[in-house]
Amino acid sequence: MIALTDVRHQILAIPSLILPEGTTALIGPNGSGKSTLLSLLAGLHLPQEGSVRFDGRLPREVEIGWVDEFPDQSILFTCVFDEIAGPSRFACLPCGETERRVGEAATLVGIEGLLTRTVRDLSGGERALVALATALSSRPEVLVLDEFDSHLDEETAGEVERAIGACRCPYVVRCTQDMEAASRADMVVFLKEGSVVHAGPPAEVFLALEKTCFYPDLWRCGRAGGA
Ligand SMILES: Nc1ncnc2c1ncn2[C@@H]1O[C@H](COP(=O)(O)OP(=O)(O)OP(=O)(O)O)[C@@H](O)[C@H]1O
Repeated sequence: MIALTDVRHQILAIPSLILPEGTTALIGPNGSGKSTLLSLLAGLHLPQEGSVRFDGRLPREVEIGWVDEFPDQSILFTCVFDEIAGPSRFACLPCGETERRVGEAATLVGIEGLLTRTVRDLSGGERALVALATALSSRPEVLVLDEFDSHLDEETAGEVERAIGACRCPYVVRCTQDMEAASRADMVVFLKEGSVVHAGPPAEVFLALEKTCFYPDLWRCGRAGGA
C-alpha cells in the first residue's frame, strides 16, 4: 500500500491516507492540490513534513513512471524509438533488453507503427501516447498520471484506458477531470483546499458528491451501474 502520514506540503494537509493496490483517481476543484499530491507520489518532491511510503519504502527506492499534463514538453529525443528507449538507456540496460522493453511498451500502447517516426511530426495525442509508452518502458511499480489525457479525443483516450488496464502496474494513481474515468477506478480521493474530504470506493465517494458537479453524468442519467 501507499501510505501518507502527517503530510504537510504547500497547500496539502493530510494526516493519513492509505492507497491500496489498483487504480486510484484523484479528483477535486482546480487548485485543490491534486498535482501537488501527485508530485509527492512521483517522488519529484519530498514533503515539507510527514512521510510518503510505498510498502514501507521511500519514493526513490521504487520504480515510478510519471506523465504530466503536457507530456510533449518533456520529450527529449528526435526519434520515437529513442524516446521510449530513454529510461532503459539511462539505466544502462543491455541493447537487447532495451529493444525488448521498447517493443513491449509500444505494443501495450498500440504505437508500434510510430517507432521510426520523428517526434516533432506527431500529433499532440500521439506524443501523449509516446510519453505513456516511455513511462511504461521502465516497468514501473507505480504509474503516476497528471491529467495527461486531457487533450486526447475519445478514441485515443479509450486506447489509453486499455493500455493502463493492461500494463499490470501494481499502483496507478491519476488525477482526472473525467468523472466517468474516475468512476472506473478502484478508489477515488476527493481533495478540497489541500485536504482529503472523501476517500474510498467510487460508489461511496460519488454518493457523497451526488449534488455536485463531480458526480459522473452517466450515473446521473442512470445509464451506468453507479451508486
Ligand atoms: N511551489 C508552490 N508553492 C506554493 N503554492 C503552490 C506551489 N505550486 C502550486 N501552488 C499552489 O497550490 C495550489 C494547488 O495547486 P495544484 O496544482 O496542486 O492544484 P490542482 O488541484 O492540481 O489544480 P488544477 O486542477 O487546476 O490543475 C494552487 O493554489 C497553487 O497555486
